[in-house]
Amino acid sequence: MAYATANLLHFSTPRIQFRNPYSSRTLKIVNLPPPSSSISHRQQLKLFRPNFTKPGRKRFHFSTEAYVAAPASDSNINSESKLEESNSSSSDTNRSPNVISWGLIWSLMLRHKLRLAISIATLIGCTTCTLSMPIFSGQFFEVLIGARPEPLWKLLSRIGVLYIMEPIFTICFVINMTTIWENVMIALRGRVFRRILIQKAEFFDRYKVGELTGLITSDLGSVKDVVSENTSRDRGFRALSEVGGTICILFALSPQLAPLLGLLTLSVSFFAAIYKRSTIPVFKAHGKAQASISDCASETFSAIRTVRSFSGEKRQMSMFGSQILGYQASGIKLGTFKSANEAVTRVVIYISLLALYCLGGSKVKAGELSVGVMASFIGYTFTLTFAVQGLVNTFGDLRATFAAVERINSVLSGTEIDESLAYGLERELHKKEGSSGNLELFYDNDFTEKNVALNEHYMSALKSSGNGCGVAWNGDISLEDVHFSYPLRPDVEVLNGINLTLKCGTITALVGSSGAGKSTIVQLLARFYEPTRGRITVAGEDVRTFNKTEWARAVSIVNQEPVLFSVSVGENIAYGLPDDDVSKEDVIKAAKAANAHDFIISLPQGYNTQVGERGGLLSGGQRQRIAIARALLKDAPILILDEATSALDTVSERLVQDALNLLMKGRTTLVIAHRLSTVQNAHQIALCSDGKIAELGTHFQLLAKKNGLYASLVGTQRLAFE
Ligand SMILES: Nc1ncnc2c1ncn2[C@@H]1O[C@H](COP(=O)(O)OP(=O)(O)OP(=O)(O)O)[C@@H](O)[C@H]1O
Repeated sequence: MAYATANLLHFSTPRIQFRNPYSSRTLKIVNLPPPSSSISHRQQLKLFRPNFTKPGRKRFHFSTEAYVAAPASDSNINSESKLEESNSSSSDTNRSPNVISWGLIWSLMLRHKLRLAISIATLIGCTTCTLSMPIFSGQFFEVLIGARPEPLWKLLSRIGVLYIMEPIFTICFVINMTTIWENVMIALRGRVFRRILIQKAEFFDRYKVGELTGLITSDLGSVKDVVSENTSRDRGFRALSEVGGTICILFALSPQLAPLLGLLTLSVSFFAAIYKRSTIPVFKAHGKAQASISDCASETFSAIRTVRSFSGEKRQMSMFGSQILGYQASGIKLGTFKSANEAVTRVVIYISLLALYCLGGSKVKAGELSVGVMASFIGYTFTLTFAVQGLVNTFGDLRATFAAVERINSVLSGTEIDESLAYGLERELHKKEGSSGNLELFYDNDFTEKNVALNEHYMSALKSSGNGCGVAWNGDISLEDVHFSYPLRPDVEVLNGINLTLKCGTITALVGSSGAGKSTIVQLLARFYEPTRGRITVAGEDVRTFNKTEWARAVSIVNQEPVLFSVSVGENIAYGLPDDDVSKEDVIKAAKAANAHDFIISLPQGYNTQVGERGGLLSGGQRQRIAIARALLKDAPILILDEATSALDTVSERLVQDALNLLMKGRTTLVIAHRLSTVQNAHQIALCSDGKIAELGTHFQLLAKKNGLYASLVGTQRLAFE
């Protein structure tokens, strides 16, 4: 683990302004003072921590990078704060730009100029072959009736060449278009995933997991389909070029008959346009109904034990039933619209064909038109018929794609990006440049190319305030007059003026009744949210001067329900350092320190045993110890234990408590516990009530307070125990 020591930090303190390329908001960083330069305390503390080396061996390395989502908020920061946010713009201008735009898609396509050129050339080639066929059909009839003095074999050999060239051009066109589009899609998927990752925490409060995964799977899926389903004959660009080419040829062959077919095309387009307008809401409703099905299913399966324990299967079935009925209804509505359009298109085309037979036939009879041209006309009518129908289908696909892009943009542009996380991540990605091909998919080229100067400006401002981890090893953490309301409930002030100092290397316990705001304080310390007023400092530095990826390294959280990934035990422990190649020895060392090694080696595949979804194949105590091993490996200076042992039985609790005692050594620790017996030995106990720290002191100091809240809580718990 690399640490930047505080005395190596360089501090430039001018007032700096920068613009966030994702929003029009202007941010200012002002007067950044230097943090403490001492490193001696941290060096002492290192003696108590397991020494995890960082060898190059690649044992438990995640191929996909994952990041702690630690979003910021649009906080109003008090006048003493070093970081000011000047948000002069209206709320509308704070919206982040569309994640997918047609300009972006075009620029992504332009990265494949050669393939594009080949696609255009082969499209012209296959369209020319297709459009030449009716002319040759006409000539064929003229040769047969002797109206054309040309040997039949010569004509047939030219037709043969057309028949060979057309599939060759088609193959080249389809292969190149598919390759280009797959490349565009991978870039879009990377951008959408990245944009979701860097949203603020309230975004994840607002949207359900199913809705977000739906953006990446079904919505981006229909963007993909618009090309992959439209490269065949009579669809997409081929249909478009055939319609255009056919109309030109018809006018060249017979200016009298051509307007009839023009009318036909116009009629079809008119009906297609009406169809397009009327079905946009139907498409949207269908997409929404699909998302709620997957939402309902994933919620049911992820809470299967709760469902079972309440015999909730019938209720879940009824909920799922109503979702699929809704989906079925919208699907039928959609199908009705589609079929009505098909029928209308066909009727319009048949009427036009009939008119052509009558008019063209009479002209041939009157000697104004040759049989060959009439035969060609009939051929072109069919070409046009299929091409126009194909175009209508393509319009349908395009409409679904527009709806999908609109849905993606409306979800991802309506909210604000967590700037601090976004910049930190950008920096990390570029540090990792070259080390992993996968990460290149997530580079934001707009960001790096157009905004590189501003971006660097911002980053240098952040860098000047130092390394969050290094500073946190040496300094106290202070919450100074912290006020906070959750963004989704701005009217309810959960914290109103919290003042609390967590002394470096000591244990602070946070107790209080349910709903008092304890977990909210944890969320602020982890910077999942930022205070709406007041500030949190480390060694006197406002934590907002560290980018969030940096800050995430400084804080470890072990809570009651640790989340494990559905990979092996070893990989879960190695996730403590997700960006590093962690050796198996280090993983084992961490597991031993967390009292987890013995149970891990008794598992069927030891460290390679899969833990199941969210660690469901392990017991609560085992999951807890793996989480502790992961935190030990992370080796962060700030440790938060949020009811870490409350769900365990006595034996597990002892094992976990021993591991926690080791983990807490030398770290600035905040322990939240309802069972007051577990926090008696803390260096200080803070009692949180109504969003404030009502009492602060050691266990005995607080007990000694007459009519004290802590003393009465202890009394109540003792009574409950007796
Ligand atoms: N994401 C959220 N959005 C809106 N309100 C929230 C959110 N999370 C918590 N709250 C509200 O904030 C208040 C404080 O909650 P918090 O979880 O901090 O309490 P707590 O002291 O940790 O309670 P407990 O001991 O029961 O865990 C509660 O009224 C809760 O309803």
